[in-house]
Amino acid sequence: MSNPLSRAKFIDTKLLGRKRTVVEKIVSEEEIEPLMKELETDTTISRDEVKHTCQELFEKVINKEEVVLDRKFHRRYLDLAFGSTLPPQLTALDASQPWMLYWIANSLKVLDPTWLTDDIKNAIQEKIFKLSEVPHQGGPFGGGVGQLAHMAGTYASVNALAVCDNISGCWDKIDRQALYDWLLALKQPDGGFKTCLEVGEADTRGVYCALTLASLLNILTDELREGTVEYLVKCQNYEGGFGGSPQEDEAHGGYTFCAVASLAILNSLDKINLEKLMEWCSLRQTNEEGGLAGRSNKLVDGCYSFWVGATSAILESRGWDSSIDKKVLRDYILICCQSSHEPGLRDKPGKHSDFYHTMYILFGLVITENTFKDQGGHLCHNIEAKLIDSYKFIPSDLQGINPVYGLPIDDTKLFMNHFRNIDKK
Ligand SMILES: CC(C)=CCC/C(C)=C/CC/C(C)=C/COP(=O)(O)OP(=O)(O)O
Ligand SMILES: [Zn+2]
Repeated sequence: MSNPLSRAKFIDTKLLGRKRTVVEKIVSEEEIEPLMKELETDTTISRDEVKHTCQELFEKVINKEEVVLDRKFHRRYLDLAFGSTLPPQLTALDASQPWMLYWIANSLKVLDPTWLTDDIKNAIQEKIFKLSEVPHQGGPFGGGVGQLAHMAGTYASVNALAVCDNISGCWDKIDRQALYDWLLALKQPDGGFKTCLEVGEADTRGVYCALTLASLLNILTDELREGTVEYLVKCQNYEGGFGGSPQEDEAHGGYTFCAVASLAILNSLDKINLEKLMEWCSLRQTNEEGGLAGRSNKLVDGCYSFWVGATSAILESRGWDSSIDKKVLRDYILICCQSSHEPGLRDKPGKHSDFYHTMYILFGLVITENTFKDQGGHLCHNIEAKLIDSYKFIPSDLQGINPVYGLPIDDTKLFMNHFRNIDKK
């Protein structure tokens, strides 16, 4: 038998150490293109176009710190809605009439509270009460006159009334008992909520609408809360975000917001995997455009500045760091969602502005310019926003917003306190 040490010299150290030489090679576009083609889909093609257009817009800007929100220009777009007949393509929003009122009134309020005039507030409240189904008069509300009462229509109606400062005593015309009975009827054995009686689907949107309505109107009871935290916890999936329903869905910005805001109202954010959620939020921001997408491998869209941005702001209000780069998102909003040719705000370059995107992007913009802190107290009514001074920008001079309720801070407090004070008497 030979000495082990003398055998050692025959051992191939290259094999043991896997010390293979690194081959460096510059790959030409022609060589890589077929590989990329294999992975190409309609979405990757559109994404490339968006990246390219955003890049062009960024290159035109000399100093990003000087870009501003053209507040008066956007007001023109919002005022137009009340002053003239809407174009025929908006008939698609026939079942979203309270939503339009909420988007427009809320946008005006966040831009400048005086821009939502008493005349407009009165017209809004008159219209909203026409949306309540006979025999009810004070809600629940449908999406249009004579339409079935619906969770989303009722959420939008009550939120639209919330920014109307109790004009003509409209807050007292809301039938809280009828709303409470209706919410209980929509409650599901698994803790979720259906969106309307008989035919409605159940997902985190139903939960969010039910919980915001009940907490705003001071009718949130243990009976309404029962099983809902467990329902929501099951909606967080392996990605870290939330799907619409328990254990089924792909994580999506809209459903994630609904779940996280609901958990904040239920004071149960500690029941979910917060680190995975923050990672998921952070991954929604793209490097090139700086905007947020709603789910993996999809395109940026300005409205996720709220759905994902507010999710991050809610966590921030409870002491966590921001999951998104606010400065970069602000650049996307002001440079890519705003156009000097068309008032209002848009999803992305190449799209037209609309009321939905105008409101959610304005709210997203507030998120990028502020830090959030929940000062404690009743439910989530006491979240404060503080202007950031650590990066340079010209502030957009917008009202602070409550990221849980999607309403200006002052309106949230006034509305919630109104009902709490009545109930204290
Ligand atoms: C209060 C309430 C009812 C909230 C609703 C929250 C919610 C579900 C928002 C999502 C809205 C949205 C942009 C969907 C687009 O999905 P898509 O598949 O067309 O777009 P994507 O490609 O960006 O995912
Ligand atoms: Zn959108």
